Amino acid sequence: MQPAGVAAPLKVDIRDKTFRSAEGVSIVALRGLSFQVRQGEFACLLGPSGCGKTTTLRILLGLDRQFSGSYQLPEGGSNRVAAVFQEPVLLPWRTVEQNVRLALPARVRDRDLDPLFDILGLSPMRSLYPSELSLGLARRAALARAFATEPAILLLDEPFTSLDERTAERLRHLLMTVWAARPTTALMVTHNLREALLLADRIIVLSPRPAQVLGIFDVGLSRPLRDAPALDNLISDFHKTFPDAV
Ligand SMILES: Nc1ncnc2c1ncn2[C@@H]1O[C@H](COP(=O)(O)OP(=O)(O)OP(=O)(O)O)[C@@H](O)[C@H]1O
Repeated sequence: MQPAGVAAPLKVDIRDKTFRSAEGVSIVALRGLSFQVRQGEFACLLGPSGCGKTTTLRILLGLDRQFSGSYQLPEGGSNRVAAVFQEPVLLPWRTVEQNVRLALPARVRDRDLDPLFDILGLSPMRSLYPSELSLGLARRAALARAFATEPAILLLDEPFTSLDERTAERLRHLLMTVWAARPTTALMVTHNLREALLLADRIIVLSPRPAQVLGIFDVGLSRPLRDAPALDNLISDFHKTFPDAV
């Protein structure tokens, strides 16, 4: 039971998630994975490739119910969970604006989206179709769709992979701008330490598979101060704290 006025955090306590192949081979993806994300916090799940990060997000999205343990999503918002995946998954026969509006509950579908499109630099692209967008613009449209729903929690799965570094960096800054304007509890999966240090309040550091929490790295530096030299220092602090991590 939460005290009145205190919003519930995201609570994750997955005891076991095992995949079984048709040949009967077992792959233990998660074992004893336990962490929390505070309300309004931007957290990153950082771990090596194949450790079970996407599996964790799929469980939180309700896409995989074959696990033991439990989780509790934060309350509130017009839509409890929004997700941004590696692939933007836009409907090809709908414009950018229609893609965003279709994600909204019917009663708020005509909501004013001008500020959101503006902040993401998408205003001139509202009537374009996904096939007319670069990958970077399609990712921006996916971010617009996620934030438009004003979710109680935003889950992001490596949303900047397969972009050139310049585009990825621009999108990271756009994500931070839109998140600062609409603070949302967010959990982002990444195996990119620098990206996690740039974006997160706290980093949940995972072991190799089966994923368990090795520890929490509190970034503790306000975002405007996270320039290149500061990030280099943070990377070195991180490696001192977690010499065996990513
Ligand atoms: N449907 C499945 N059937 C069998 N094994 C699976 C399945 N999905 C994932 N796995 C295995 O579970 C483990 C965790 O996979 P997952 O995709 O969660 O890792 P990840 O940390 O997100 O990796 P990456 O950073 O490379 O995306 C891997 O060994 C993967 O091969």
